[in-house]
Amino acid sequence: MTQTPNAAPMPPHPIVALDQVTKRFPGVVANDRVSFELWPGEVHVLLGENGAGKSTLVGMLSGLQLPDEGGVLVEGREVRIASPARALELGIGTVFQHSMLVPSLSVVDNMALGGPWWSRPDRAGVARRMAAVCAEIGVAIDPEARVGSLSLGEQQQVEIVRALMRGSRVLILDEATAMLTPKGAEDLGALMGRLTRLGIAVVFITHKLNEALAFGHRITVLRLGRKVGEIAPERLVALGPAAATAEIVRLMFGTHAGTEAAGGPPRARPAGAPLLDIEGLAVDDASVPVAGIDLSVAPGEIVGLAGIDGNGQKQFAEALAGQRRLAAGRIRLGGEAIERLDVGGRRERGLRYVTDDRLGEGTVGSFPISLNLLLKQVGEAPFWRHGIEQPEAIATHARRLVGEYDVRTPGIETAIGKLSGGNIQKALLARELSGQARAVIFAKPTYGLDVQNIRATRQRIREAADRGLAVILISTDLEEVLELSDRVAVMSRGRIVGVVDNNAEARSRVGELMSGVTA
Ligand SMILES: Nc1ncnc2c1ncn2[C@@H]1O[C@H](COP(=O)(O)OP(=O)(O)OP(=O)(O)O)[C@@H](O)[C@H]1O
Repeated sequence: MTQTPNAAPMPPHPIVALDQVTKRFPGVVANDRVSFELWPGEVHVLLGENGAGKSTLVGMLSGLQLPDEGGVLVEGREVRIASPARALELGIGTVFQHSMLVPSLSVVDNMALGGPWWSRPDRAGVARRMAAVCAEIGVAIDPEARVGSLSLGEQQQVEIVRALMRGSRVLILDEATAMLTPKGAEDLGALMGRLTRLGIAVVFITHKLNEALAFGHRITVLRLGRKVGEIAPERLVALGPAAATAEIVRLMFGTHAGTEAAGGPPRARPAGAPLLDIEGLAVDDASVPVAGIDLSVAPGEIVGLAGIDGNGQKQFAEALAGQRRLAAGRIRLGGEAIERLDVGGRRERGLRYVTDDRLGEGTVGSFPISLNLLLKQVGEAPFWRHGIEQPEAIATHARRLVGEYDVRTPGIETAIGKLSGGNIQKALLARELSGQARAVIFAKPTYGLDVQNIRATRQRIREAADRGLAVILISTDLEEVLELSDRVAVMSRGRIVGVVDNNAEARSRVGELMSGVTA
């Protein structure tokens, strides 16, 4: 149910506002002339895909970022929020997705931390003020409980109480429900409702449309750094949930110029018996258990795996590659069961994995490029014989791949960690796509790359499919998934919630699946 805004006389100015702010990072405009207003007593929801610019935008309110251009206003006055401490002085408190509390301390001791020593009140005083705030906003927290023993939802309540005790009139909740159980999220929604009735203003970032509609009074949608729409409270109420959902999905995922050019001619949809066949795959994982994954990929087919980051994509990819134990399921490559093989065994059969963790898991930064290109074949002929390295064979192999994959490097003996991200990715692609590759999993292959390297990497993915490889493309960038894939599977909360052909309706259908509108 959409909330009705709290009826109170409208003040002359928003409590905080951003006026045409622009924030650039190398290679990306994270916020492009975005304006944003927050009024007392409202929950203003920020929606947008991964990378749309939500965190950057609120970072300018919480003192983590300064805008390159544009103004930040508190109650109509222009301010400069250069630190989180300054934000707090101005009455703006932020609750991050990951708790900033000290788990080994009690709640009340956490509350007493932080202020300057001369103004630090006595413990009993802190406990009294905490009790008063808790009573006012209707939460029950044991002040003597150790923070580490509280649920994540309770820890968030502690953070909210702490922000209010420091005088916050604005609360920023950045993906606050991402780690919560459905019940925890519901409780947080109810708490937001009570806060707004006290005149507090809340900025709430979420990926979940149902939460946006249930808890929000006003909704702003960002896309690729731009504000693409705002639905004001009266309009939100007038639209009702179904029409509001349709409008938001259109704003978040609707067609936009510039994608057609990148794709090139559509490829003929590959058919045939699956080359890679996954059945009932499950992975035990404390944060996102993955279960019941069925997916088959034909030779030459690209299946995109779309979804908001952190919905089990990584666990799935690692289990497929052999880096994590399967709790259940079968994996067949060319008809052969490979789920019992280790990483090396699967690789030998032709299953490859291009990790998104290029520097951590993908390469050894201090090792030369030549060895990094053989990292998964150490000890194997012809590069090692009877345990002895064969420098000539290793060098020839490296020179060939560096040339073929256009890795820009002073030489094959250069430590790979010295290369740019784009060139490290080229080396990884060279390693994984060369030799007897038959199926390949790409995890966020263009993440963090510049435009030129993004284009080059996408071209490699297309070429791999054109050579007949079965491709799984994991990406949080829906444009990328739609540009490259033949079919798109959507992952949410550790499950595949739908698989659609990449046709004209795919964008909105995938958008709906990603935002949990349809199960
Ligand atoms: N400190 C930084 N340095 C370089 N680039 C950055 C930095 N912070 C953000 N970006 C880039 O700015 C863009 C917007 O990122 P931002 O984190 O604001 O998006 P978001 O909508 O919050 O995404 P998510 O839902 O994934 O948190 C992205 O392309 C991101 O890679």
